[in-house]
Amino acid sequence: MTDTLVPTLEDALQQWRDANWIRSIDVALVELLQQAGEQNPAVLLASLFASHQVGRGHTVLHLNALAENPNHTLALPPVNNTAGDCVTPAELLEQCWPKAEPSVLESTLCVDTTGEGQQPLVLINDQLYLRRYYLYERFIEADLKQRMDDEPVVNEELLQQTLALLFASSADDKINWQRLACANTVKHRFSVLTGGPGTGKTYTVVRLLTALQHQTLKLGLPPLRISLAAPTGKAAARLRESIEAELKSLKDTSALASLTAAFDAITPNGKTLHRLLGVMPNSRQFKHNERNPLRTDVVIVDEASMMDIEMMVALLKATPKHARLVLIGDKDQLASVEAGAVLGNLCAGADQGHYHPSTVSWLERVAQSPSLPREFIDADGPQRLQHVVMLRESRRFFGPIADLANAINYQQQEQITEELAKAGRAESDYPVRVLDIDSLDAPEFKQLVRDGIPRLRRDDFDSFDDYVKATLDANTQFQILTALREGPWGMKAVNQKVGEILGVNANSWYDGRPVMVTKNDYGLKLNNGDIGIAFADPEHGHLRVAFPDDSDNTQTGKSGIRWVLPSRLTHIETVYAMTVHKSQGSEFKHTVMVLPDHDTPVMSKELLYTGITRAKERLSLVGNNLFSQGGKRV
Ligand SMILES: Nc1ncnc2c1ncn2[C@@H]1O[C@H](COP(=O)(O)OP(=O)(O)OP(=O)(O)O)[C@@H](O)[C@H]1O
Repeated sequence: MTDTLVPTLEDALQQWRDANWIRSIDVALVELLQQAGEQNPAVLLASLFASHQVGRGHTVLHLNALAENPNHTLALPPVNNTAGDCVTPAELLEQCWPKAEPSVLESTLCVDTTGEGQQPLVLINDQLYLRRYYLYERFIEADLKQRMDDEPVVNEELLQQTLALLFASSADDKINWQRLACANTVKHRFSVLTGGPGTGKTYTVVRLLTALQHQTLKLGLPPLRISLAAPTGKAAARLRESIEAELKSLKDTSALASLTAAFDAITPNGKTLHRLLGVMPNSRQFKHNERNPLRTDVVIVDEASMMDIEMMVALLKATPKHARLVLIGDKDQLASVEAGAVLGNLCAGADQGHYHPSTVSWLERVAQSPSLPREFIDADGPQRLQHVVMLRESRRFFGPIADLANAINYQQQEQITEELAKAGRAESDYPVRVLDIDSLDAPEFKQLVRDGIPRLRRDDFDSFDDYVKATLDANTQFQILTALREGPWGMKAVNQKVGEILGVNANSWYDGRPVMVTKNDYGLKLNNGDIGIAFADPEHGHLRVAFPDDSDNTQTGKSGIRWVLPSRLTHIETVYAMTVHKSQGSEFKHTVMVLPDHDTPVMSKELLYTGITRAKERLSLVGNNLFSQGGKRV
């Protein structure tokens, strides 16, 4: 923008819309307010920015942050801006609403400062909401309060005995957080179980379900109806598989024979949240809601960090008030791309416990636990944290990848630098590798791709189906993740480059093309995030796309493959690379993270932590100048 031009809201709306800086829906909101008679540029600008923030996953616009650093708060101009010389938010604010003072919005047509009105915008202190999101937040607060206040009756003596059977007693004075979590979750109608990778969330949930069923069966009541769900199909399938495996190992333990009836009353039946709540075609509503609640007694939602605020509202409306609702997830992972960091907000402060003395004494007594250290006790701790337990010890995720992930999560700069330096010095079999390269044309990247992408030979398998299943399986061994979609280090560019390296056009159909579904398709029974691979039919050469079929089981004789014609797949993209957001809920043996060559607000610690924790055995960090500023880029 040149100094001689005075930016106007109209200029900005047009430029920003054309440049894809904002969404059409953001512009539509401003136009709607104008049609309703709102002329105050501050209000129009505020509504535009509040709507823009929703598009970025934030339910609220903090006006103080906006005043302090408008461009950073709104992440505009965007990274890899190709739109040239647009007006910036800072320039426009200077013109229309200097300092973005909240007081300017008070007593205007479209802004409600009480939360009780009808206006489209709600201003509480410096927090500006679109009314819908304000109402969602208030609904969740009130609904959870009701669930938290209403404690179920628990046979404490029986629970004490069950916990003693299901969990090892604490050696030395070590706190067994899993045991405490199980006790705490039985005690409450609403609870949250959070922890990093491999901290035993599923291990604990299976024992929780056992304890609940045991309590119920001992009273002579019918077993509890259990609903297991997750935001994506893949996460739901993984939950079901892990529960099945854990349950099997419990059933095989002779010392637990007294709990057999409780084990038998647990049916692993993981579904996507959409399927659990019942999708209605062309509607944001679900079949199950407050008028038609789920017929269930226990609802477990795994990977809850991916759940947005609208889904949380739908879940609460559909979950009967008598039921136990348990959210499970890693609070430090990225929040949903849609608005609202539900799990993160519920768990804020969970690292420090903040347990009331009454919570602590109940837990210590029932879980027969050594005393909790004083730093976890806080008489003034918020009520929600009495319902949260954080698992703190990983059973499977350790070594250099975990050390780097934890250093990033806790922002330990020296440790990050040290971990990267170790990786830089290490031999090639070290689990973390850094490829500090200027461009994706670097030979090291080509080699990484050639070595990593599995290539199975049809001739090595007895049948075509076996070959397809093995290829689908091998496809989860190596995955490239990107921070961004666009730009030279973004998902699209990386997919194209990998295609070039493999000698294919990654945007067309060919034998071996891996694709990810980007929108739920209920007709085809495919979920957003499902991954398939195109195969040439051995008989007539036509391409068909194979997806793993979760309903596979040897008793029903299904092949374990769902075949779909490419022409029926309308929302897909090639998936040699996917964004870190899309990778949530999945793990890969070798994870490659391609990082942009400059700092961007997108490169949050949550994004890095989420990407790195997808790596099961190997992690390769790829980018330009990764060591600059003493490793701060990572
Ligand atoms: N207390 C324990 N004693 C022995 N093994 C355990 C214990 N807790 C967890 N495990 C084992 O550690 C592994 C990881 O546990 P689990 O899958 O429950 O973790 P998670 O937190 O659900 O992992 P993810 O991050 O993959 O969701 C499993 O093999 C589980 O059986």
